[in-house]
Amino acid sequence: MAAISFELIKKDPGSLARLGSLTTTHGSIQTPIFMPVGTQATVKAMTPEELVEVGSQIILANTYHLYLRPGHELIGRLGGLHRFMHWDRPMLTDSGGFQVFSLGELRKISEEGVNFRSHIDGSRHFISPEVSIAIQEALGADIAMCFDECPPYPAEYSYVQKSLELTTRWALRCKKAHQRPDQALFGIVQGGMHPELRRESARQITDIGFDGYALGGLSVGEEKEVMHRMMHECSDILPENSPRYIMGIGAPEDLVEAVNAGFDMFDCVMPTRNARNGALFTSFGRINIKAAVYAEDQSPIDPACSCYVCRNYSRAYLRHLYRSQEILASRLNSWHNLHYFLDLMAQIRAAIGRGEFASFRNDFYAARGS
Ligand SMILES: CNc1nc2c(CC[C@H]3O[C@@H](OC)[C@H](OC)[C@@H]3O)c3nc(N)[nH]c(=O)c3cc2[nH]1
Ligand SMILES: [Zn+2]
Repeated sequence: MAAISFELIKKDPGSLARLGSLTTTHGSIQTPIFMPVGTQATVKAMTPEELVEVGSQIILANTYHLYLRPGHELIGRLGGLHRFMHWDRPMLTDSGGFQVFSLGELRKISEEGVNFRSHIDGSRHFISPEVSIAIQEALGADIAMCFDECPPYPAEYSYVQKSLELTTRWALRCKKAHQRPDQALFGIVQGGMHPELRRESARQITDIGFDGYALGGLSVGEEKEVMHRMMHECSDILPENSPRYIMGIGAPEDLVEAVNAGFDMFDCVMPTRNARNGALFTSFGRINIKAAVYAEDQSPIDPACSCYVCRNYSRAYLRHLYRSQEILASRLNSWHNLHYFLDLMAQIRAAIGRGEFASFRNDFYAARGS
C-alpha cells in the first residue's frame, strides 16, 4: 500500500489551478491547501483543537529543531510526533536542509553531509541524507522531505548548478535510506532563479521518482515578480498527477499566484509570526493592530471575517492586549490570521470547483485595490 495517494479532481478551465485530494496514513487533505508551520512541534499559541477549528488539515514540524531539542529518539520512544503533540491528522516534516544553512553556525558542507554547531548551545552536529531520513522516520510524519541544499540568494550560476547536482545525489541517498511504508517521501527541486537549471533539477528529481515534488530555493529574498515567474516556469516540469508543494510560500497574493500556476501545497510562518508582531491579514489587505487609529475602534479586525476573534473582540481590545504584551494577544491574533489563510484556501477550492478561479483571482486583487 502506497503511503499516500493523490487524486486530481478538477482542473480550472481558465488557469492551471486544480482541485485535488491527498490521502495519507492520518487522513485526507483537500488541495490547494495551506499548512500552518509548527517548527518545534507546536503551531505557536494554538492548541490542536483550535487548529482544527480554524480549518487546519495538515501541519508542519521541523527535523532540525526537533533533532536538537528534545531529540528525535526521545519523541520516537514516546510514540512519535502525532502522539507527542496530540495531533492525529496529517503532518509533514521538513528535512532540515534549509535550517542547517540558515540557522546552523560554522556549518561545513561536504558530499557526505553538513557539519554544524547548534544555534541553541553551540554543540557540534552532523546531518546527512541518511541521518535526516532516520530523524524523520523516528518522528513519524505522514510526509517526509528529502535532505537538500537550499542555495543562498543571490548565488553564482555555477554554484547553483553544482548545488542542484549535490541535491540530486542526496535525494537518491534519501530514497535508498527511506524504509517506512506508511510515510511518503517528497523530492525537492532546486535550480535557483534560472529556468534551465530548474528544468535540469526537475528532470533529475522526477527521474528518481517520489510520492510528491516540492520547489525549494524560493521565498529566499528574491523579488516577487521573480518568485512568481519561477512558479510559472516550473509548473509544467512537475508530474501533473503528483502533489506539488512550494516551500516557504507565502503571503496571500503569493498563494493565489501559486495556485494559478498549478501548485497544491504551501507552508509559511507568516500568519503566526506576523500575528505576534501585531500584523493582521484582512480581505482588504494588512493592518497593524498597534496603530493609534484603532484605540477606540469597536469594529472587528475584518467585518468580512467569520472567525471566533472577529465575532467577539474589537480592534480596540486587541490593540490594548498587544500594547500590554498580553499572552492573549498572540493567541487571538494567530487565531484570526490562521483562519484568514485557511479560509482563503477554502474560497480558492470552492472557486476552482465552480470553474471560476480566474474571476476569483481578479476579485481578490480588486478588493486590495491592485
Ligand atoms: C520561508 N522561505 C522558505 N522556506 C523554505 C524551506 C522551509 C523552511 C522550514 O522552516 C520552517 O519555517 C521557518 C518550516 O519548518 C517547519 C519550514 O518547513 C525550505 N526547506 C527545504 N528543505 N529546502 C528549501 O529549499 C526551502 C526553501 C525555503 N524558502
Ligand atoms: Zn477573523
